[in-house]
Amino acid sequence: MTTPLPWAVARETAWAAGYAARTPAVELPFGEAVGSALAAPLVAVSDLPAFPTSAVDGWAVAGEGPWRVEPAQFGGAVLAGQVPEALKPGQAVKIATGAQVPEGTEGIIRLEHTELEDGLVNGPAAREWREAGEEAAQGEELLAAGTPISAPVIGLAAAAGHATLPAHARPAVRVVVFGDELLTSGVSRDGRVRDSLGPMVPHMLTAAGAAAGPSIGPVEDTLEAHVAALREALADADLVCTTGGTMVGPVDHLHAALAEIGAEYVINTVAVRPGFPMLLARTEDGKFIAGLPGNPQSAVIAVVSLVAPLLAGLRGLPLPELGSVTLAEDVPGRGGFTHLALVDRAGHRLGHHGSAMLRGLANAAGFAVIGPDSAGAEGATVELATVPGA
Ligand SMILES: Nc1nc2c(c(=O)[nH]1)N[C@H]1C(S)=C(S)[C@@H](COP(=O)(O)OP(=O)(O)OC[C@H]3O[C@@H](n4cnc5c(N)ncnc54)[C@H](O)[C@@H]3O)O[C@H]1N2
Ligand code: MOO
Repeated sequence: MTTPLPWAVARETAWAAGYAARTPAVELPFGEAVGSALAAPLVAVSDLPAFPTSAVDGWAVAGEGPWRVEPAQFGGAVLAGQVPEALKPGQAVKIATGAQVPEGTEGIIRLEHTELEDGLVNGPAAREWREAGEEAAQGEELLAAGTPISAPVIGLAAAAGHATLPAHARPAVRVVVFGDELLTSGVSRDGRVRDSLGPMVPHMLTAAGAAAGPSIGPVEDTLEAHVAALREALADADLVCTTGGTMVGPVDHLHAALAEIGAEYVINTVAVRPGFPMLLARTEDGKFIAGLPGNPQSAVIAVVSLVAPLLAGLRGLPLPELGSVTLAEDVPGRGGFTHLALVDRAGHRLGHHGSAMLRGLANAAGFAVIGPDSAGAEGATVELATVPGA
């Protein structure tokens, strides 16, 4: 067996492999670009605002006051969405917030500060408008390449005149579930257990930025069936996540199946508990296979440790940042391995945290990261690895 890779190194290695293979940058509609990173700088297509825009409901005035109301000339008022005539000295016209300010305007009086008598308006006039180009000049860079495309970025892009964004598409992902003992309905019985990974993992991968199809399997525990299922999944996916069969048990065929299809290891086991038999491999044509251990919590740890960083890289994003949590109790280490320990927001360990269990995970804020050859002391602040989709 190869030497397990330190956990922090494994995260970075998975991310770097994804980043080097990131999906080609293409113009994507906003809904498909969100969650990726800008593949080119975002520039303003026009000045922002494109024209001087009233910031208030009021009266636009020119020259010395009091000012003469000119309803006829302006059709009653200057509203948003119109191009108004120029204002002459001595004139006043009602103007709405967001309306283009007439040329010649020297001030705007807020409605609530206006005195109106005998067709004349009076009050404090001020430059209550946003100048053209105040937020950005046409052609100006608004955001650098590499910026994560969030909801506010999409709002800014739309305001700046864009309909699409240059970004990296969601990688297509399929989950392949190995195991003769698995049931897809009913209750666990007669030595057989319900498949919990097939229904769960695609949601995590979607939350981590993938386009996940339905899971394939459970696949029969033979080498031929494993190879056939891998080939089927690879046909329409950039990344295949398998579950189970990562060890060397009598029916663990993943390693042999990888050899059979000519895949090479990027990572083969990670020094983390639970979850150490996880792996990442690459096919000759550059597709990825992530091997998630069969124990359900260990499979989730492999998603957190390898698959989420890989997906971030494939979408052109930086390595996902770890959060932090202050431990409310001592948490033991796991010797030379990193210990990923389920904790709640308050830093308490959760019960039911065995690697075969999901009960603790379903209540958790994430995994407290207890580094190798160390222990987590009550009151210490440590890194927190969160679960996509949790
Ligand atoms: N001799 C050793 N045996 C094991 C070791 C070891 O170091 N030496 N490590 C254990 C660890 S740690 C893990 S993790 C597992 C990894 O096993 P596999 O990836 O080969 O997974 P399986 O053997 O197929 O299954 C393990 C376990 O998980 C259940 N399982 C599998 N798939 C699902 C699913 N989709 N839904 C629910 N439960 C699932 C399966 O029934 C087994 O109970 O190896 C240990 N053994
Ligand atoms: O590493 Mo296993 O994944 O402890 O359950």
